Amino acid sequence: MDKVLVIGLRIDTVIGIYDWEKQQQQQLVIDLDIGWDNRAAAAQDDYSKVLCYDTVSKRIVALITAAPIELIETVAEKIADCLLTEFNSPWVKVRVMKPGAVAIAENVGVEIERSR
Ligand SMILES: Nc1nc2c(c(=O)[nH]1)N=C([C@H](O)[C@@H](O)CO)CN2
Repeated sequence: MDKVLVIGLRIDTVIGIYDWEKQQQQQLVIDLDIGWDNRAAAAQDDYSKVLCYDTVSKRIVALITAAPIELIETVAEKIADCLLTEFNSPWVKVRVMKPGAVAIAENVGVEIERSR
């Protein structure tokens, strides 16, 4: 399956289960593999047929910063649901990393795959 990719999307937002986490922003780093048939766009060199990675990125930032969220699992599900329903992708892989969360780990996160 063809894909459109967004790698290393950095979002500063209120995320976490602890009281101190609800008082400040932390950074999430998000990778998206978005299933999309790129052939029509390529055949006619036609932007109107692409899944625009810029539009997707801005929508995901708005979605995730709209209200505080506790779990990165919730972030991943919200993004997957948005890409499947609003952007009409048939399949997505969403990775959400929270690099500051565990001092002794380089990074922690979750990854999900969802399809319509
Ligand atoms: N699987 C998860 N584990 C944890 C999460 C989470 O969202 N998913 N969150 C926390 C805390 O918010 C943590 O990031 C504070 O450092 C702990 N474990």
